[in-house]
Formats: sequence, structure tokens, C-alpha cells
Amino acid sequence: MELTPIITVNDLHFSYPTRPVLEGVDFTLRRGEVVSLLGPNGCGKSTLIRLILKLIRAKRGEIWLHEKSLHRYSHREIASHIAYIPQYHNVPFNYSVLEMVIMGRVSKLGFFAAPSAGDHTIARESLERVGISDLANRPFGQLSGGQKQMVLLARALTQGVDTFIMDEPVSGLDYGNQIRLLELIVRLSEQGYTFLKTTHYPDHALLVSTRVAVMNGGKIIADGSPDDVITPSMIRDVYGIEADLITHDTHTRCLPIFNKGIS
Ligand SMILES: Nc1ncnc2c1ncn2[C@@H]1O[C@H](COP(=O)(O)OP(=O)(O)OP(=O)(O)O)[C@@H](O)[C@H]1O
Repeated sequence: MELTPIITVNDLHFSYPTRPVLEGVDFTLRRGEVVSLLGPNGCGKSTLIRLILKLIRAKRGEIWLHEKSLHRYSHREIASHIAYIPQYHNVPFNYSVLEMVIMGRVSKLGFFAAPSAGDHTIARESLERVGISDLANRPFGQLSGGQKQMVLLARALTQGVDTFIMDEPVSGLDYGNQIRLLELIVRLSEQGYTFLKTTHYPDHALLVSTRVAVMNGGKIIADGSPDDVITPSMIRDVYGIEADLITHDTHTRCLPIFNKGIS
């Protein structure tokens, strides 16, 4: 059965003033998928996300959100469909964690409306789901990078949308929180949430994704099931290292070959 498209990207080209970045990207995110976007540093993963969020505009190509051109959406309307969890986030004021999480309700509120008791309840439930209720009253600005990342995930849950875009969600998380976050993504996906996330870890893509897309040289060069896409030859071509794939329990894992001291 063909899944409903949420985001469709057709022949997207984008250049910064000094360099071309995307040179004909085609990509679709469908309902219920967990898609990992892999690719080397600087290949354009974050740029593609910024284009999908309409933070920047492409010169050529089209982006569709729920089969309507992205041009026809305001930022507020986009936020009523997609929650974005950035890699880094600094806030100018000293909001508490709970206040930060309640801000996820903004796209649901009228322009001058204050959050209701119901909004507070949803925010507290989101903190609970992410396992950080103990941080509720701490100033957001004083949290560690990993704690901030978990707060941003709780804020995204509070937004009340079913599509999440995450830019390197495990960056800055300790080893345990990385795995707990990946497990949370799987649980949420089983509850009907859709994810597009960038990652530098083929292993993480193998653990949680229903589909993997690989970006290199301005294009999506591979797009398919994790087992089809993450292969030793792809790792060699994209990252310039050798790796083996091994199976542990039911999961395939990627094991880089470490040339210790060999020149
Ligand atoms: N504001 C900007 N002005 C000019 N060039 C930029 C700008 N932002 C990014 N770039 C360049 O565009 C290219 C793509 O950057 P982008 O951040 O999208 O890559 P990425 O795949 O997300 O990288 P990483 O994995 O390192 O986060 C890089 O060469 C980067 O240096």
C-alpha cells in the first residue's frame, strides 16, 4: 500500500552566494516513516531541512507539504504540521524549562491568547514522556547541551503535530540518552508519528529507520530500506572508510574497520 506523502521535494536546487549546495534533490517523506538522512559534513542535510521549513528559498525546484506548495504556507501554518528540533538552540530570555515547553503550543493559540490549564497539562505530560519532569523549573539557559536537546523534544511533542524533523538529534547526548532517544523515536513511530532526522551514525539509522536516504554531491544518491542502502560500499564511497556489517540479535550493526597505527 502506498503511504500518503507528507513532504515531497522535486528537483530542488539551492546555492549560497559562494557555493552551490543542492543540485537536483528529489525526496519524499511519507506518513508513518522514520527516515534517516545520512551524508558527509557539508553535503547539505541542514540546508535541505531549512528549505523544507521555508527558512530559506530555493531558486529552482518545488517543495510540497501535504500536496500543497510550500509557498502557500505561512510559518505558523508550517508549525501546525511539522515540529522542528534543531541541533542548537539559544534563547534570549531566561525562560524555565516548563515555559520553553509550553511555547510549543504557540501555533495552536490565538495571537494574544495566554496558554490555558490544558496547555500546561500537555506540556507537563510531554516532559514526563521524555523523562525530564525533574527539570521543569530549571532555567533553560543553565542546562547542558544534552538536557536542552531533550527539552526541545518535549517542546516538539507539546506542539501537537505528528511529523518531526530532527537535525542530528543525538548530538550532545550521553551514550544512555542517545539510546533512550532512539527508543523513544521508535515508540512514537509505533504510535503514528513520522520522523525525518539527519544523522552521522549509520548504526543509528540501522536501528530505528524504516528508510534511509544518503546525500552526497548535491543529490540523494541512495534511498531505500536501511539494509539495502547501508552497505560497505556505500560507507566506502561516502565516508572513505572500510566497514563490516554484522548481525546481533535481529539488528544489523555497522562496524568500522579501525586501522590502528597503520600508515
Ligand atoms: N549561511 C551560509 N552561507 C554560505 N555557505 C553556507 C551557509 N550555510 C552552510 N553553508 C555551506 O553549505 C554547505 C552545506 O551546509 P549544511 O550545513 O547544509 O551541511 P550538512 O550536511 O548539514 O553538514 P553537517 O553534517 O556538517 O552538519 C557547506 O559547504 C556549508 O559550508
